[in-house]
Parts: sequence; structure tokens; C-alpha cells
Amino acid sequence: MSSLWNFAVRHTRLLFNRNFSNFSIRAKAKVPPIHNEPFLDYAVGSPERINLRKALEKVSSECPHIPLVINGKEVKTGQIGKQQRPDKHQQTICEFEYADHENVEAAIRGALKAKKHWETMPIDERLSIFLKAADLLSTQYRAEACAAVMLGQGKTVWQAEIDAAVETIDFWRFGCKFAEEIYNIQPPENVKGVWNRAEHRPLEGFVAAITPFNFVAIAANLPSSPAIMGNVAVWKPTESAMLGAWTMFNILREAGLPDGVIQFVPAKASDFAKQVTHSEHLGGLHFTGSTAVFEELQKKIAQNMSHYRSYPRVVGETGGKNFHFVHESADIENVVHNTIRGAFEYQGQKCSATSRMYVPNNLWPSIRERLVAEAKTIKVGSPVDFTSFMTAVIHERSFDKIQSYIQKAKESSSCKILFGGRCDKSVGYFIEPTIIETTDPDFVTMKEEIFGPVVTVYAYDPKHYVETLELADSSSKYGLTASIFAKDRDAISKAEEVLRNSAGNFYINDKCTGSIVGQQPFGGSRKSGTNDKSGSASNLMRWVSVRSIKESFIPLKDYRYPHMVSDQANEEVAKAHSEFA
Ligand SMILES: NC(=O)c1ccc[n+]([C@@H]2O[C@H](COP(=O)([O-])OP(=O)(O)OC[C@H]3O[C@@H](n4cnc5c(N)ncnc54)[C@H](O)[C@@H]3O)[C@@H](O)[C@H]2O)c1
Ligand SMILES: N[C@@H](CCC=O)C(=O)O
Repeated sequence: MSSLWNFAVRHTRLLFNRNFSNFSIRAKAKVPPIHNEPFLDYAVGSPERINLRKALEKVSSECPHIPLVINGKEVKTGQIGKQQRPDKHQQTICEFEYADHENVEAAIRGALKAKKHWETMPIDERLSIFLKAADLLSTQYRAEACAAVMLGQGKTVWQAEIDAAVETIDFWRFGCKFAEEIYNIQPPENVKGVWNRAEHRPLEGFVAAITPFNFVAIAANLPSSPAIMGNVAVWKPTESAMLGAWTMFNILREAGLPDGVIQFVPAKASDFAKQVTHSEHLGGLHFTGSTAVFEELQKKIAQNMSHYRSYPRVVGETGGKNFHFVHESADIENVVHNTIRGAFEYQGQKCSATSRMYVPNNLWPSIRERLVAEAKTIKVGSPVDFTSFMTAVIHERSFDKIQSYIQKAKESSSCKILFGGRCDKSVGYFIEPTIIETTDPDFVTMKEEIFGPVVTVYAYDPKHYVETLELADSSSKYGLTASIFAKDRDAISKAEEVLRNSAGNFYINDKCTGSIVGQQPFGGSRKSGTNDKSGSASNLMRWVSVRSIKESFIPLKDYRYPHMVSDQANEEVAKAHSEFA
């Protein structure tokens, strides 16, 4: 009796002290069907419009003080930063703490500790956290998240809905779907007596996530996608999108993300970069931002290479100089409206924004007239005015940079400002939608990323269609997005061929912005990034390191192969081998 009792006690202890890696009584469940989150339209009288109004008032009056969150604990350092409203820079929308050296060290150590539990947690438990976060954002926190990016990042209602609601929700939900697909990728062959398996292990070490200002969806996704695959991330959100990032981080916490899995570490950019790239535990870098910063980070990683325990996975999506290319068979109305949206929505601050345009000179007079007429109707105003199509650009540094490009066009004999060009930063960082016509296809605004509401048009001779496609391909160092507008099928097909490497996202008779998770996986090559396609399984694959496992069920009875055995014994040995060959 007593030995039975001892056995029961020991067994119960084992159960309670269990580690998930050696105890899993459940078969893996299937992720529910995943579809894109529907857009809400915020029409007059709709419940979402009423909720958003209330949320805007709340967010505008609160000005939260945002701490670092390391191992689930809120940390204050006394080094304080502020996020200003782009359309009203006198108003601070939140304050936040900057991490110091010791905080970043603690975040790395804590993440590595949290990893032991996180990576062995049953997959369905892990994924359910992100599915729950998506549902919380879709319902309870939708209005607040949209309000945070409207006031904090200068988004109109529609741009906020695209970013803070739909795209973030899609990243989380589709991330789970893609994870399931990846875990189901198993070796196609098993010979008799053998079971081959692929184990999709998270990377060793931690992933550093360094995120941009322009999409809170991207900011939330960069630490989340490695975490979905069982990694831990140390996340440095950017100053000018802090409130949006904080909102998303809190949703993940409420959904049950264990402490330490994603460390929330606002910090001075170059100090943070230096420290994470110096850590021997750097397992990966998930970056989105400008090309120059990514190159700097790559160099830091290269300099520290011999110091790392493994080769860090580096995923970086960067700048663009995206274009609309118009063929003489194009539908003019379609070109005009798509260009207005592509160039000016969110003030041209999308990496995919239409920033240059090639138009055949026989269509140019009518396209020019229609473009300018439509540009005149654009309302540039406050994000809380729901009739605004554009608001202010993100901050003074950006305002000054955009203004300097407009100034260059004003001073150049090869350029004419057809519309806009005025800039005013007295209250907010407002820049008019600006259309430049140039006779020089190599003018600086045809080559460099401006990241503002400025599009430059070059009118070409339609007899030189192919040569002009080649010119568009070679004019800039980027390769992010491009569109061809044409009805003529041969013209479309030629553009697809010549522009094969000009864009990672290529559109036909549509604007070059607005990719949707699960529909158009996003990313470009050349100097636009590593093209690991955010919003697809390809990105999630970067955060695993596969272990191949072969298990043999039949013990080996003899090391010799049949051809080595003498003729007399051959028959017997060959028989033994045939059982497990
Ligand atoms: N390809 C894409 O998918 C994509 C998507 C969104 C934005 N972008 C690009 O992002 C840029 C706009 O965003 P941004 O202004 O936030 O970019 P940014 O490069 O200025 O900043 C991006 C991040 O890097 C950090 N950073 C800045 N200097 C750094 C340094 N020296 N070392 C390490 N980190 C540093 C910033 O604090 C921020 O967190 C544009 O170039 C745009 O094209 C690309
Ligand atoms: N999904 C977005 C990505 C923009 C990047 O800043 C688009 O295609 O507009």
C-alpha cells in the first residue's frame, strides 16, 4: 500500500513540475478559418463613428506616461521623451521613458529567461494569444487604437482603420494561419520502419525588433511574428509612434502574452542598436525603416559577426521610389484617381507611395488637367475633421526634408510646380499635395525617396515605350512598388518583363499602395530590403531553424551491406537487410 502511495505522490509531483516539452496530452488543434478583417466605413450615424468620436476625446485628454515594460514590470528611468501631435505640435499626446544601458541588458536577459517557457508552450496555447489579441482589437479596442494613430501619427479616419485596425488584426490572425501551415510542412517520404519529422525550432537567442513611425501594424508585427513562432523579442518602438505601439503592446498583454516574451523598450536609437548588435545572443533583427539606417545596422552586425553564437537572421524592409507608368492605352480617369490616392494618402508617408510617374506625352495634357483639378479638391486638415483627405506630416525633421526637395524643384529650370508646393509648420507640419512636372528624368525628385506628399511627372514619347520602361527601371536604387496602367495586353506584358526587378509588389491598373495581408505579401528588393514578404509564411519561416529528426523503428542487426557478403552467406544477409533497407 505504502509503495503504491509513494508512487502516486511521486507521479503527481512530476505532473505539477512538468515542463511543456515533455508533457503534452493534447493533439494539436486546428486554427479557425482566417479571413481578412472587414473594413468599417464610419458613415454618418454609424456606431463606429460615434465610438471613434468618444475615443478621440478620451485620447486627446489623457496624455499617458508610458514606462518601459521589462519582464512584465513597468520601469521608469527619469529620462523622458514626448510624442507631439503632428497637426498641432503644441499638444503632447504621450510621454515615455527612455531605456538606459542597464535596462536594455535586463530586457535581453529577461527575454532569454522567458524563452525557456515560451518556446515549449503547446502551439495552440501560443497561437490563441495572438488570435485573442486580434479579436480584442477588432472589438473593444478598435476605436481607441484608431484614435491613437489619428492624433499621434496624423492619420485620417480611413488611414487609421487601414492601419491600426485591419492590418494589425490581419497580421496577428494570418500569422497564426501561416504558423500552422509551417508546422505542417513535414518530409514527404518515410521509408518502411522510419519516421522523418521536421521540428520548426525558434531561433536561439533573442530577436531585436526596431520599428518605424508610419504603420503601427508594422510596429506591432515586427516583434509579434517572431513571437508567434516561439521566439522572444526586444522591441524598440519609435518616438513618433509611441502611443500606437503602447496600445498594441497592452492588447497583447491583456490577451495573455507571458511576461518577457516581448520586452517593450523605448530607447535612443543608436544606443539601442549598438547594444543589441553587441550581444552574443542576437538571434535575429526584424527591422522596418529607412535604407540608410538598415545599412548601418547591417554593418554593425557584420562587425560583430565572430562574437555571435549563431548567424543572426536579418530581415529589413526599407525605402522606395515607387512609380506609376502610364501607357497610351490607359484609362485616364483610373490613372488620375489612383495617382491621387497613391501619392497623397497619409501625406505620401507610405513606403509604397507613388512618388514618380511616367506619362506618354499624347495623354499628358488631359491627365495633367484632371490631376490638377482633383488635387484642388483635396482637403488638408485636422485628423479629427472627418472630411480631411490629408493631414500633417509626422515631425519637423520630415517637414524640413520634404520642403527642401520642393525648394530644389522650385529652383530648377527643368521643373515646374503644377500644383501645391506650400508648406506651413506654424501650428502643425502641413504640406500641400504637390505635383511637379520635369523634363529631366534624372532630376533628384525622380530618384530619391522623399516620404511626403510630392509626386514628380515625366512625360515621355510613346514611340519610346520600352526605352522609357528601362529608364524607370534604372533611375533609382530602390525596388519596392510600381504600377502599369494600360488596356493593351502586349504593353502590360512588356512592362511586366522589363520591370521584373523594379518592384517586389507590382500592380496592373491599380495604385502602387495598399497591399493587404494574405493577398499581396509585401516587400521589395534592391535597396528596398530583404524582400521577406511581411504578411506571408515566408516572413515567419525566417524565425525558425528547422531540425530534421529521423527515427528508426527496426534495430540494425548487421553493419555489412549485401554486396560485401560471400556468395554462400549472401542470401541470408540480403534477407535481413531487405527488412529495413
Ligand atoms: N519597405 C517597407 O515595408 C517599409 C514599410 C514602412 C516604412 N518603410 C520605410 O521606413 C522609413 C520611414 O520610417 P522612419 O522614418 O521611422 O524610418 P527610420 O529609419 O528613421 O527609423 C526606423 C527605426 O529605426 C530607428 N533608428 C533611427 N536611427 C537609427 C540608428 N542610427 N540605428 C538604429 N536604429 C535607428 C528609429 O528610431 C526607428 O525605430 C521610410 O524610408 C520608409 O520607406 C519601409
Ligand atoms: N501595406 C502597406 C505598406 C506600406 C508601407 O509603409 C501598403 O502597401 O500601402
